[in-house]
Amino acid sequence: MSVNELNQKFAIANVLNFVEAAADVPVIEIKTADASARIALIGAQVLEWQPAGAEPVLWVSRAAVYQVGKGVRGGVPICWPWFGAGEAGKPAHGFVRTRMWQVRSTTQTADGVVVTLGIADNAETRAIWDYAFDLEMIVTVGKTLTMALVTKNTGDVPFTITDALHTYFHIGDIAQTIVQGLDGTKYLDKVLDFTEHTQQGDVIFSGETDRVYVDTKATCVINDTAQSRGIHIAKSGSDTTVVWNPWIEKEKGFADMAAGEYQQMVCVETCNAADDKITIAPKQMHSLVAVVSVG
Ligand SMILES: O=P(O)(O)OC[C@H]1O[C@@H](O)[C@H](O)[C@@H](O)[C@@H]1O
Repeated sequence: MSVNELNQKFAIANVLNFVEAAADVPVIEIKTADASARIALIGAQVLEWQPAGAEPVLWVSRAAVYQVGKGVRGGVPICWPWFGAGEAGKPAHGFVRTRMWQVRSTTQTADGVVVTLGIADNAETRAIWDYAFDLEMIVTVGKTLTMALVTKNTGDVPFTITDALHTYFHIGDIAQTIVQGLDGTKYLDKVLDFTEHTQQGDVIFSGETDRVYVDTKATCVINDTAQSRGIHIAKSGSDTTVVWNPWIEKEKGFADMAAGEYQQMVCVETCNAADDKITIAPKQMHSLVAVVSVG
């Protein structure tokens, strides 16, 4: 659908409309008294959420590329039906973050503006992952940001997934940032060959950090000291939290990150990953939910 057609069908006067981030890349723009937000139809990727009077909460690289077939560096990429590398020859973090999703509905409720985007299997997805599915991303933009990724098994056989709301947060200075909520939690350290460790105290950052915290349903708080705020991430349907910052050397390897940007971002990802796999029986569903607020 063109941006014009999308606006005719789904715009909400003075609240929600569609623009093009690049040729054939529609983005939803939302503005209410409570918050503003942007959501790309590629990947159903939330790019921005800014509560009224606050600094932007999500981070997107200045060098991000908006193109079907590529992931946008920042916001909330959706990793599905696997988190991480996946099988040889298959795309990292799955195949839905780089594809175009359909708009299913846009409404305004007491909690905020609710956008539902969807994607289902087709011949292309079957060639990569041979299952019938329907996936919805339900985003509620209000004083809080709620993101629900709902997986439905529409086929006749069970399937097993891992998944993530791979959220990039905007922070003032990584060296003054801590992540609370994971004290005592076991994690696999990707920087140290996936060895297992136990978090002692808060997570602090002084180099490349890439950790898969397991068996945790905890709410995390990013203490963004440089901007005098706490970003709270509550979750459900998730037993894994990933904390990631590429730091100096890894950042250089990303064409879609500008030099030094690692200092203003941290990923705290709401996931099911590693051994935390979700098996969904035919006609059943699973919801992965993250609720973000600023305090
Ligand atoms: O470059 P990508 O595929 O978007 O992945 C970014 C990062 O995503 C994180 O979730 C992983 O833990 C990292 O290992 C990875 O580098």
